[in-house]
Amino acid sequence: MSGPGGDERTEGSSIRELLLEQEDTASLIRDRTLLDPNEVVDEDRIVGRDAQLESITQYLSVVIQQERPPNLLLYGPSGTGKSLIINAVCQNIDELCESRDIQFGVVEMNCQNVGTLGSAVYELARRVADDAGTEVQVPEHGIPTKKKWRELYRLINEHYDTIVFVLDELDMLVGRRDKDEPAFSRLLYQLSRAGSTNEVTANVSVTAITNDTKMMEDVGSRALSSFTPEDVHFDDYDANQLREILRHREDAFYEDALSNDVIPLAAAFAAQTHGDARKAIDLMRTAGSIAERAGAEEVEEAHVRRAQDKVEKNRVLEVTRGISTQKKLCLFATAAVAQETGDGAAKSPHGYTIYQYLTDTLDADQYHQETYVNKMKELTTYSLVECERKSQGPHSGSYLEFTFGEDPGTIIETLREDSRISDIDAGDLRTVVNAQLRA
Ligand SMILES: Nc1ncnc2c1ncn2[C@@H]1O[C@H](COP(=O)(O)OP(=O)(O)OP(=O)(O)O)[C@@H](O)[C@H]1O
Repeated sequence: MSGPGGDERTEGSSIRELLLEQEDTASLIRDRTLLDPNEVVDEDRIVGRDAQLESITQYLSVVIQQERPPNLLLYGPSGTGKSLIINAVCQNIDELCESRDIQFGVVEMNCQNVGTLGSAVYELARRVADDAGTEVQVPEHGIPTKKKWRELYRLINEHYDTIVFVLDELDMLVGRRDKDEPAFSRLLYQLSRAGSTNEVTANVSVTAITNDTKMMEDVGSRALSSFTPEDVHFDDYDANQLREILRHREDAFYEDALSNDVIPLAAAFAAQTHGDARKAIDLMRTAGSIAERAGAEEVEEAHVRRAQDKVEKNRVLEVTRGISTQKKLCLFATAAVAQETGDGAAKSPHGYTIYQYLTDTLDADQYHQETYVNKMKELTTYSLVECERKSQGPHSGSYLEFTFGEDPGTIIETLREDSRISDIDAGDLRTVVNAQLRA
């Protein structure tokens, strides 16, 4: 039997012995919570976000005077500290409120897996009830959304003076396609006007978090006039900032357990994918675990390189596991082009030609170029690939350029795990792509 590190299980050893053996090898990482992306770390470990910390603190400070705080819109790429900063500020406010007997609550929800407006409202009610230590008094299914709203308002009125809803990845709450207005826009409308109607007596504030800078363009006019958030922008981190963030968590490892090049290399890898601190921290943790399993005395550069392969592959797997075969084919075709261009970028007409080649070879349905482009655009929300419109010159129209943050080779390798796609011959594909690029 092969262990997670690929080690052979010693013949005859019991599970208990194996567990104890694992404990013995866990000798490099001292405090795993410091390498857990969901942990809100202490303030003194937060690096390079002074401006955002200051503005959010100022905006929300009115809670202590029992006034309604403004709505906020935090936007920027993933892993740039949006959740960390809002949580750190809210934690401090919460402590102050407790000492002043103000009933303050923060209710977070990630909207990625919430299907409709009705489920979003129910989920918020459930979380509010949880936070207040009580229960929702309406059923989850079979009642109109209006009744769920009423229950949410009841819970808020009974338990809070001020409540802040933190809605992460809000733009993912699209809801039913037959509605003119996306579900997140309707949710924003209702939540942000709740405070100004008689239905809610508490101060309600909404913090929307998104990676999509264009989200506000899809917010309907009704919602726009009641939501009016204060914007706080989160830029990418550069390699220097990522290095500092990692240095402030060095004590997650035992003394002398990290060789000198580990932090700079993990920071450099993460800086390549739009400066994502989550990825930098993930790389440190994974490199540490790989080194522990190998029985190494310290984490070294080679462990970070292996971690980089693993983390990239996991990320691609996470995104590609849930997407349709057609989307996989679009992504596969575009990655195959980007791999050959050498700069990680592919032009949409090239990608589409390769998509046609793939669908012909596999005898799969073939969509028009517009659908291919739309499917690729949808994939940009996962930040695997970015898309930019480019002009070919004054008379030749424009095309979209897709750029991969990760190595396109990793995407290709991962997608090949799909049994249909694995039938594509790598040599033939490369020849077709290169012929296309030369044409
Ligand atoms: N400035 C920082 N200092 C220290 N740690 C940071 C900083 N920014 C981010 N991190 C860490 O990086 C990880 C990701 O951060 P966070 O969850 O706040 O990102 P995000 O911008 O909300 O991402 P997403 O949009 O994907 O939700 C967390 O572990 C967080 O603690």
